[in-house]
Amino acid sequence: MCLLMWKQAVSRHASSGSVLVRKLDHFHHKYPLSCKRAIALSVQQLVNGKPRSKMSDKLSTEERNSQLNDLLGKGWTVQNDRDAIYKEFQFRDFNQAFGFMTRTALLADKMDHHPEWFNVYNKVNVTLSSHDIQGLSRRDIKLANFMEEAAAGLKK
Ligand SMILES: C[C@H](O)[C@H](O)[C@H]1CNC2=NC(N)=NC(=O)C2=N1
Repeated sequence: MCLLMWKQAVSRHASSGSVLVRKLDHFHHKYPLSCKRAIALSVQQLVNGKPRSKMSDKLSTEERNSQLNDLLGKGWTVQNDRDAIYKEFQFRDFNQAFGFMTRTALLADKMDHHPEWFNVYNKVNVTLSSHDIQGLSRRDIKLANFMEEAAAGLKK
């Protein structure tokens, strides 16, 4: 039954797996959940390709020259003793600093990628690095850019 559903799903939907699962949930209550999940994953992989492993997202030389340089222009520095970036953010008061940390923490946890940081009153000292590859990855760039936006959205 799974195979038949898979064939129908792949031929009908050029959408992502999760959208597909919602459609299947809606129309095919009688199909088992394991079947829907397997189909969704399979379609997702067909549409998007295999999910990239965390280990393979180390920054390439090109990415260092473009994306990392952008951040260096915004006050981030590369640390001397390890492949990590650092910045001190300063806010009006503790309320703003903690708001910034809260917003960042929600994304960090969603990404399963966490900053090393230290807060005293209105200052937040942030170090970003990817422990699993012992260096900078695209995850650090994404988190740093998010922090830039979050900080920019707060009145100094
Ligand atoms: C088990 C868990 O997925 C890992 O320990 C995650 C958690 N957060 C992380 N954060 C950072 N910065 N680097 C990591 O390699 C990392 N790994």
